[in-house]
Amino acid sequence: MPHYITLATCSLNQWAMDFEGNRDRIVESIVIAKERGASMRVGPELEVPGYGCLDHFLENDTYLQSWEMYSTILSNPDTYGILLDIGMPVIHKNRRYNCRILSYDGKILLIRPKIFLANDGNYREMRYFTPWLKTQYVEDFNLPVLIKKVTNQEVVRFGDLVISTLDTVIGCETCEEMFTPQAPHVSLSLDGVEIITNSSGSHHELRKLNTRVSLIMEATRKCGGVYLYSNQKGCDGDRLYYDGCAMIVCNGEILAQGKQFSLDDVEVLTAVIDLEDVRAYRALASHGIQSRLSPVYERKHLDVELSPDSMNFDITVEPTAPRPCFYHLPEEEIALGPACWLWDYLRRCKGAGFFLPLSGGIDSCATAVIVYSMCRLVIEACDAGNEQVKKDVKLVTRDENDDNFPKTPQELANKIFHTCFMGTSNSSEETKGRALELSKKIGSYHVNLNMDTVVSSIISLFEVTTGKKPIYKIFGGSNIENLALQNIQARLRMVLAYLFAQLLPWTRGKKDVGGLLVLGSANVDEQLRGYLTKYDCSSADINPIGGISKNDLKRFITWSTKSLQLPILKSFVDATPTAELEPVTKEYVQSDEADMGFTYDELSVMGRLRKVEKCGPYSMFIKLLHIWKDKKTPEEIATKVNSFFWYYSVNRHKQTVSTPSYHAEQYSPDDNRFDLRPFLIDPRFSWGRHKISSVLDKMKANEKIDTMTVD
Ligand SMILES: Nc1ncnc2c1ncn2[C@@H]1O[C@H](COP(=O)(O)OP(=O)(O)OC[C@H]2O[C@@H]([n+]3cccc(C(=O)O)c3)[C@H](O)[C@@H]2O)[C@@H](O)[C@H]1O
Ligand SMILES: Nc1ncnc2c1ncn2[C@@H]1O[C@H](COP(=O)(O)OP(=O)(O)OP(=O)(O)O)[C@@H](O)[C@H]1O
Ligand SMILES: NC(=O)CC[C@H](N)C(=O)O
Repeated sequence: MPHYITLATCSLNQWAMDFEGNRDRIVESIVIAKERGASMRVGPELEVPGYGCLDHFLENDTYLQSWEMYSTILSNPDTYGILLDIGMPVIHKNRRYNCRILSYDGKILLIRPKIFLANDGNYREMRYFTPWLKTQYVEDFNLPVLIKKVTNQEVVRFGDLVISTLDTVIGCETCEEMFTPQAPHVSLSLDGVEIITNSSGSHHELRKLNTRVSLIMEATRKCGGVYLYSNQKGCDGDRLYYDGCAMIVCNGEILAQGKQFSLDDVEVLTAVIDLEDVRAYRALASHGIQSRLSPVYERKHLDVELSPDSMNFDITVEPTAPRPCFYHLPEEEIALGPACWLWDYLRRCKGAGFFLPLSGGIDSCATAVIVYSMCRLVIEACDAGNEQVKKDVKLVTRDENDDNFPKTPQELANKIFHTCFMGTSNSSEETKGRALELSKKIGSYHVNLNMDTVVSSIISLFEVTTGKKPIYKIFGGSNIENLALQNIQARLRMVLAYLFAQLLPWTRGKKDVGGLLVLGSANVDEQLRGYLTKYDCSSADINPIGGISKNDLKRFITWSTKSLQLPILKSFVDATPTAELEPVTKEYVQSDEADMGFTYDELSVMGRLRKVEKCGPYSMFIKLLHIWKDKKTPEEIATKVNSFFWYYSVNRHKQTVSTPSYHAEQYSPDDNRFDLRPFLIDPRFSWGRHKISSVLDKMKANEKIDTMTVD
C-alpha cells in the first residue's frame, strides 16, 4: 500500500541582518507550503539573520535578534500543523554554532548544529562558528527565557540527532556537509532516516550547478531516500549571488527543481512522494549488512503522522513524477545571475539607477547588456504580477504614478540606466558609433562627450608647473611619457563618471533623488594580468563582470546577439579589443593582446592553474609543458610563465582597490574576499625561475621530461 507524503522546500531571497524581512519571507514560505498540503518545510541555511552576515556573526545582538524573530515564528498559529526546519545561529555553552531548529506546533523538537563548516574560497564559517564535529553526540540545551515563555519548554536536545514520527524518520545535513567525503547522509540513511533535509547558503559560480546536482543525486542514488534541498537566493549584501535551485530528489531522481535565477523573493517547491518507494529501494542485502555496522542516532520522537491518511489512502492523490534536471548555458548564467544581483543591489541600496562609461569595446558592452537583461527580467516579473518587483520599480524610478510605469525593458532602461561615451582625439568613429547604437537598442539614456579639453588642460597644467611636456612614444616620447599620457585619460574618465553619476538625474529634472551607482567593467583576465590603470574606470561602485573571463564575455555577447535580439552586438565581437589611449597611425593601432603579451586564452589557462590548481611558477611551467606541447616550445612556455608571474605580482596592489564584483569564476583574483595573497611580492620569483631554467637545461641535454628526476 502506498504511503504518500507531501514535502516542501524553498529558496528565499534573504538579506543579511534584515531580521524582519527575513522573518516575513520565512512565514510566507511556510504558509505557501501548508496551502500546498505539505507536512514538512525546510528553509535555507541561517535564514533568520541571512547567510552572509560575516563578522556580524561575532556579535551577540545577531543571536538575540535571531531568537526574537524565531519566537514570533514559533508563536504564529499560521506556522502550526507542519514540521519546520529553520536555520539560525545559536550560542551553546558560550560557543557559536550554525544551527537548524526543528519544531512542530510551536514546540522545539531539537537543535542540530552544523558538524563540518565551509571554510574555503569565499566561505569563512570557522571565523565565527565552532564545528560540532562529534557525530551522533547530543547534549541538553537550556532555552533562552524569551523562548521558554512561548513554548513552555525548559530544555531541548542539541546535537547530531534525528526525528522519528509515527510514519517516518527525518535527519539533517547542512550545505558543506554534503560536499565532504564522509557526508552525514550515508550514516543517516543506514540508520533508517528516510527524509534528509539540506539547508544551504550556496553561491553561484559559472558551470558549478552540475557539481551540486550530481552530489544530491548520488546521495540518494547510492543510499536511497528523499533529499529536500533548500538554498538561499539573491544578493544578500556582498559579492556572492546565492543561486536558489531548491530541489526534491528521491532515490536518485529529481522530482522538483526550483529556478536558479529569478526575482521572486519566495519560491516554494512541493512534491508528493511514496515512502514505500524508499523502503523498496533500500531492500538490498549489502545495505542491510552495512546498516549493522553503522552508528545509531538518538531519535527525538514526534507523536504525529506526517502522512495521516496512510491507513486509508486517497487513490486520487498522484505521486510526483521524476523529471530531467535543467541546466542553463554558461552564456545564460551570465545574462541572468549578475542581472538578478544588480537588481537586488539597486533596490536594497535604494539607488536611482546606474551609470556606465560605455567605450564601444566588449567589456563595457557586456556590462550594458547585463543591465538590459536585468530590465528584461524586471518587466517580465511585473507582467507576471510580482507585486514586490512592481513596488521596487516605483522606488528605484522615484515615480509612484501608475501611468508612468515602464512597459518595456527599454522604457525601464531609459529611466534608470545611463551610458556615456567619453571620447578623445584617440577615439575612433567606430567605437563611438557602436556605443551610440547599442544605447539606442537597449534604451539607455546616452551621453556623448569629448574630453580632449580636459585632458589637454591637465597636461598644460603639468607643463606650466614643471616646464616639461610629455609626448607619445610614436612621436618620439619615452615609455614613461607614453604611459602617463594614457593613464591621465583613463583616470579622468573615472572622475567624469562620478560627476555625471551624481548630477545626471538632476539634469533630467529629478531633484534630490540621490545619485546613480557607477558600474565598472574590468574582467577577470585583465585584473589578473594587471592590465588596467589604477583608479580609472575600473574603479567604480560595483562591477557585474569582474568575476567573468574575457572568453566567457565574448561567448555571452555572441549568444546575446540572437537570444536578446541585439544584432548590433556582432560588431562588438568582430572588433579588435583596443584601449584607444594612443594616437592611431598608418603603422600602429593599439591592441590589448599585443600590449599585454598574452592572449586571453593563455590568461584563462594560466589563471586557472594559478588559482584552481594552486600552481606556483615551477609547477605551472611543468603542467604547461604538457598542455601546450603542440603549441609552444619549452623556452616559450618558460618565458610566458615568468612573465605571467612578473605582471601578476607587480600589479597585485591594484587588486587591493578592485571594485567589488559579482563572484562568478573559480580563478577570480579578488583580493578582498576570494584570493587572499600579499600585494608586495618579489616579481622575480628567483628560485622558481632557477628551477624552470634547470628543467630547460636538462631538456636541452636531450633528457626526456618523463624519465628525468626533478627535485
Ligand atoms: N607594489 C605596489 N604597491 C602599491 N602601489 C604600487 C606598487 N607598485 C606600483 N604602485 C603604484 O601604482 C601606480 C601605477 O599603476 P597605474 O597608475 O595603474 O599605472 P601602470 O600599471 O604603470 O600603467 C597602466 C597599465 O594599464 C595598461 N592599460 C592599457 C590600456 C588601457 C588601460 C586602461 O586602463 O584603459 C590600461 C597600460 O598598458 C599599463 O600597463 C603608481 O602610483 C605606483 O606608485
Ligand atoms: N571612450 C570611452 N568612453 C567611455 N568609457 C570608456 C572609454 N574608454 C574606456 N572607457 C571605460 O574604461 C574602461 C576601461 O577601459 P579599457 O580601454 O581598458 O577597456 P577594456 O577594459 O578593454 O573595456 P572595453 O572592452 O569596455 O573597452 C572601459 O571598460 C570603459 O568603462
Ligand atoms: N554554506 C556552505 O556550506 C557552502 C559551501 C559549499 N562548498 C558550496 O559552495 O556550496
